[in-house]
Amino acid sequence: MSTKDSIASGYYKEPVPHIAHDSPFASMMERFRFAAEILDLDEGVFKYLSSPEKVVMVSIPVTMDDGRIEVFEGYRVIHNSILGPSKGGIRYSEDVTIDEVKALAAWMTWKCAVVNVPFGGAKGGVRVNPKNLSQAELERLTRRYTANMLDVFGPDRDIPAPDMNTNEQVMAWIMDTYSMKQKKTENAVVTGKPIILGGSKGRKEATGRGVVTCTLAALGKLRISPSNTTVVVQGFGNVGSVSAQLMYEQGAEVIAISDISGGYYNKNGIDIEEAIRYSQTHGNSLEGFDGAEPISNQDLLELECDVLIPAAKEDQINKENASRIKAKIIAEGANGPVTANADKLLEENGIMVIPDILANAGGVTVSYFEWVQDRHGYFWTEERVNRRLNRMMRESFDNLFMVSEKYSITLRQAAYVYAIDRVATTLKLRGIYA
Ligand SMILES: NC(=O)C1=CN([C@@H]2O[C@H](COP(=O)(O)OP(=O)(O)OC[C@H]3O[C@@H](n4cnc5c(N)ncnc54)[C@H](O)[C@@H]3O)[C@@H](O)[C@H]2O)C=CC1
Ligand SMILES: O=C(O)CCC(=O)C(=O)O
Repeated sequence: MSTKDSIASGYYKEPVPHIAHDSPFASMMERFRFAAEILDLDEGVFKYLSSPEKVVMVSIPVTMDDGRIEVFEGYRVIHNSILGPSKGGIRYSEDVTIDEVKALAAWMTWKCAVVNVPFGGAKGGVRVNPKNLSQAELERLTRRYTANMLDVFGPDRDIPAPDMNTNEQVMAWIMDTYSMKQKKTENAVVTGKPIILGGSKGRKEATGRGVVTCTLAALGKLRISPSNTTVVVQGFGNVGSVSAQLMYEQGAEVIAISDISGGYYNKNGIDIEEAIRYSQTHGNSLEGFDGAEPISNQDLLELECDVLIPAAKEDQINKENASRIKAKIIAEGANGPVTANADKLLEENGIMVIPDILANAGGVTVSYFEWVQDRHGYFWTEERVNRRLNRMMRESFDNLFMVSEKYSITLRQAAYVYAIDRVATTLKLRGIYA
């Protein structure tokens, strides 16, 4: 089919069956379709990349501390492994759904391609609120989820990492369970591990560090000095707190932060070191933090500021509130914080959006460094990790900025065009679809 015929036939526009409208997966597909059209992507390749390679759903029985058996549902979705072993975090959340995990897995494929990391894309999820579990119950849940995924995970197959509500300890249990079955230590099966178990220096801070590298590059393009910048951060976990801290260290005024307990606003700037100390000593929560006034999460997103960093969850900026966003730059620390139908409104208002698949790619970049170090059995200094991370993030930003200027498209569209071209070219060379 010729280019014109295929576009005219509208195959890019055909709705994907069984996908909820306005969901993270729908947003991902909308942007994928746009890039496919620009690239004149082969119809077969478009169809192939529209669906995950593998979807695994498991039931996870856990003996609770009181002797009852509870059963949780767990997922792992491999979107695509054409660029290399699949890679992506695991989130523990009561409302995680298979559609959400499918979107997150596809975003991992595009993200790895954007930063030229030789991995495919995957994501995992367990429907659980970890705050309702004791540490022992959490360990049993994690080990049983891992045992059910032994045929999926592997240092050459599929390599998990932390995401929302999972951390170094969870990664350590996954590594140990996998290693027991292999009868040898396999530390390269997960990344984001404790350093003593083969984790990489700098991985914990890597996602926030990458967000800030991109933000500084974007501020440079707008000729705004970081020390003249006001910043708002939604979400104060791994990504949000590190992004806030590093912007604060650049001399920026962080005027609002938030977490699940609510928002905190101080027009004169919040002492971020104090906020981090407070959260760490209050069960990772800002509840009761008195260095700022309370503000709703909705109002926080709509504050006048230079940089808005949504670093919590999907769909926070959508067609309802997009036209009220006043930031000059949105740096997407979270995956999918802006819906596809908000993209146009933000563009019309001249807001520069640094898309998730670029802005938060620092995490998977240092995960790649961790995997390389584990496989060599030779570990890098933090200075080396950070230097290489900054260089890769800066090169990726500059590269996408160039693509966006070349085609007169947004940075997000440029990121999809670049990533999908890279995956499709690899596919063509490997000839899998032939
Ligand atoms: N941890 C990592 O290396 C990476 C994480 N991400 C993405 O970044 C986002 C955050 O992940 P993490 O920081 O790892 O998770 P986390 O679990 O450490 O922190 C999440 C934060 O968001 C807050 N939050 C949750 N719901 C909220 C709401 N409705 N309003 C305001 N705050 C809310 C929580 O209270 C917490 O402060 C997720 O979208 C994740 O997929 C992306 C790339 C890598
Ligand atoms: O570090 C990784 O492997 C993946 C992190 C992740 O889940 C993400 O970038 O969304």
